[in-house]
Amino acid sequence: MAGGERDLKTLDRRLSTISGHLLPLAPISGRPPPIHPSFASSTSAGDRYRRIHGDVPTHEVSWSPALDESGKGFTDIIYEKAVGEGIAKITINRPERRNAFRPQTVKELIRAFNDARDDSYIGVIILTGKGNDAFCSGGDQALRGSDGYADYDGFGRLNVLDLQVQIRRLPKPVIAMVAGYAVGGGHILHMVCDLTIAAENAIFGQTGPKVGSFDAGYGSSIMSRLIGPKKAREMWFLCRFYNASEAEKMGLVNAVVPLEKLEQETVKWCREILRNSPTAIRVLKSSLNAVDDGHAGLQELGGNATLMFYGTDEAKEGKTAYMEHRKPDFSKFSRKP
Ligand SMILES: CC(C)(COP(=O)(O)OP(=O)(O)OC[C@H]1O[C@@H](n2cnc3c(N)ncnc32)[C@H](O)[C@@H]1OP(=O)(O)O)[C@@H](O)C(=O)NCCC(=O)NCCSC(=O)CCC(=O)c1ccccc1C(=O)O
Repeated sequence: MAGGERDLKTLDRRLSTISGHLLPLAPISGRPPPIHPSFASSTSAGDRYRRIHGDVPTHEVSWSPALDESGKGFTDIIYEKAVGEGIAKITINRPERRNAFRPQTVKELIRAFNDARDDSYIGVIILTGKGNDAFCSGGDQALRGSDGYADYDGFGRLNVLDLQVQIRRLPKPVIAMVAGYAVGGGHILHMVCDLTIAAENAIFGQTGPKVGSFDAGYGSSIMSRLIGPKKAREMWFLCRFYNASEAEKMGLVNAVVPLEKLEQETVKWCREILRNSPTAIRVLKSSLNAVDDGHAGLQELGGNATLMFYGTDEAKEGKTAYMEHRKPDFSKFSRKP
């Protein structure tokens, strides 16, 4: 091949690679038509990844009821796993209270998240609310006492804070799938999730100062990181509600889709994540949190380093030598630059 021809082919290949990362301006024959940004696929146009992997499947998901190791059922949530796919779905099931949570709800959420974490087949977890009216309206105000929220045992609790920490540290992506209201403590739950897909009817806001409450923890710090300190002050001080498109502009949500497409689109995002390296996703979640999470963030990231190190011959040599009562021979392992 002549030098000029080779150069032209190289240029053509590079241009098509670059164009694969851009939304096309107009339909190009033989290529997919432009896609609305909310539905944009990461594998746009005809790049190599798309040629090899094809489109992200959009077939209907089939959910099967799930239990945790206790075998006990759930009253306040619905816990399901997708048949044949690594997706778990946890649904707050108190639609008559706009999916407000009580201590029992939170206990069940914690059990389900623990199970999804421990199930090595599960790679992504969806958190949502039953029905189209609300994702979650926060703590159940009818059960609020002077020491937190109390239900069956009469003890006041703020156990939703444990749930927030659990979601933050869970080494798998958690996606909030929001239809209707995500307000008060419900708004904080969606912010703690790694991604949020919102239906067009979604409404976001804090109500704490209206009802004599506030979240001075993640509910303030994560919000400030997400939307910036001024907007976070606005959201907390004024307690206004924001619609889905305002929330998208503020950086509170990743995508807004028609209500009837909410689950289909959320599952598509899950499937797209599930195509990727689970270890890369795991380490990225902890590294994206690490700088904000101080010692806890470093511990999570450091735990991932140890986890990966245990799989190496170098680490195995140390353990084997100990078990065989001999000196380890680390001389064969290079000290990399
Ligand atoms: C969500 C609304 C805006 C929906 O309005 P609308 O569609 O008109 O429905 P309603 O008729 O108002 O509601 C239907 C029905 O549901 C009941 N309900 C709704 N939300 C709650 C709730 N949070 N608690 C109890 N009950 C609720 C409502 O009373 C109706 O029932 P009826 O029998 O017909 O009366 C609107 O409902 C609304 O504004 N809801 C209240 C939102 C709110 O203020 N939430 C509490 C915020 S405070 C909080 O969540 C703290 C939580 C917490 O535990 C915490 C504590 C400390 C630190 C951190 C946290 C944390 O992060 O969570």
